[in-house]
Amino acid sequence: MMRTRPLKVALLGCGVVGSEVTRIMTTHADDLAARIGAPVELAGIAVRRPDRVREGVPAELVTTDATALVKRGDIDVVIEVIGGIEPARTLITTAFEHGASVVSANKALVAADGAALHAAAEANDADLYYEAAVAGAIPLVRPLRESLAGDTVNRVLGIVNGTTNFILDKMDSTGAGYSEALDEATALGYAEADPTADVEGFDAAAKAAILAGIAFHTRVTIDDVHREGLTEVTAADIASAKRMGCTVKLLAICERAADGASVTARVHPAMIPLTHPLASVREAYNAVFVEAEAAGQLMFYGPGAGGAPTASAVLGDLVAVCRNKLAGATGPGESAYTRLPVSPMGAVVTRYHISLDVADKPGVLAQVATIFAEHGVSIDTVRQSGKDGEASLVIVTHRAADAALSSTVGALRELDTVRGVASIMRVEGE
Ligand SMILES: NC(=O)C1=CN([C@@H]2O[C@H](COP(=O)(O)OP(=O)(O)OC[C@H]3O[C@@H](n4cnc5c(N)ncnc54)[C@H](O)[C@@H]3O)[C@@H](O)[C@H]2O)C=CC1
Ligand SMILES: N[C@@H](CC=O)C(=O)O
Ligand code: NA
Repeated sequence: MMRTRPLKVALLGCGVVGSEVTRIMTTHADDLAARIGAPVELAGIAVRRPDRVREGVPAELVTTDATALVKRGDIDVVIEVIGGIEPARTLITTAFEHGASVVSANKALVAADGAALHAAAEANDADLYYEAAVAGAIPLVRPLRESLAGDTVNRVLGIVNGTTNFILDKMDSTGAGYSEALDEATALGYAEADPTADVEGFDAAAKAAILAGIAFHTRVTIDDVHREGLTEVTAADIASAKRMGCTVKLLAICERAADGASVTARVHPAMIPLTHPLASVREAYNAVFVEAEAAGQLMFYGPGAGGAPTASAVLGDLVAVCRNKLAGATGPGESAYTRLPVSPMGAVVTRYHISLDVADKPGVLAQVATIFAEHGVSIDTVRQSGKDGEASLVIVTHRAADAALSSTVGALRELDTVRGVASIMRVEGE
């Protein structure tokens, strides 16, 4: 039976995501009410710039005082789509203290301080839901938290940043320049307020931390995630990947160690074969593989960024949280009982593509091969091309520990015959 008294919702932030949340809440009010079992009413919208024209946003609901809004006491659910650490963190905590549950899209905050936020929610018998924070519209947080809660997840690997995937795709398929592609991604609402978060890998690292924490039932913060962004990827890397039948993607990879006693989480550009399903993920789409003991391999795919797709995930959480409210219950909280340590990048084992500029004279190849052997890194393939006494060596290794590869490269740099290390890129997906 439908309850007539509405559930009251406060919206914090009315930018790319917030404006779409408002639109869907307004245009689909009847359906949302039917699915929840009570009407949901937008009771206030906190914005930073009140004079901005916002189509479809009732002017009487707009306020610049977000703190007063979350302190009202009659708000059932706060939707936080401001972004950043502060004031979002204080507003969310204050919302819990005043009886509201929270839906957030804020991966930066959850990855930095998720444990404290979950504790604050629990202390106040409230929900904290954040499906939109990871891979936009793609259901990933809820499947990991709920559907796979009875299985053992060993690996999560995928593309979790729409902006960088859009840039790489445009550079690869249309030959667009880096800045031009980034400007387009920003105009389409994919990039963060400061796109450095996207291109330097902070956004993907935040998502990797959240995924690793939920998948392995432990605590992982953004500081635990090894992070390399897109800015070091050169046109030569992309061309070299093409020659190998590969493409370059920015990947997030979270793994449980073979002995199950630790985990790793990393974000970096990697070469993947064109035959791998991730190679065909275009534009701002995301795709994530989850490998679980009983389930086997699952693939999640869909729009990873943009106002409407992200609002879809926010609205899904809103419906869930409202249903919990009506039932007088809360959904699953933080599950971090394993307390598995996060190992450093040096412990990660993978393959590498290394491009060296060397002197083109007898014995150089043997010298280079010896350095690899001395550090326990086995070579899979070598390609040499050169002229006028200089040569380029492209080496692909078998699987080796990252620490072993780093010391190999350190030793190679010491050789007089190695003029420079043009690029080092990990090779995944084989
Ligand atoms: N745009 C996207 O594709 C996605 C965004 N997200 C996350 O959603 C959140 C919002 O992102 P966007 O809407 O893209 O950003 P945005 O920059 O378009 O919107 C944020 C809005 O919050 C407002 N704001 C800032 N401080 C405020 C305050 N103290 N009080 C009231 N309003 C304030 C800003 O003026 C801005 O209009 C971020 O956490 C972002 O990481 C998550 C998934 C996808
Ligand atoms: N800036 C992010 C938005 C979604 O999380 C991205 O590009 O993926
Ligand atoms: Na999602």
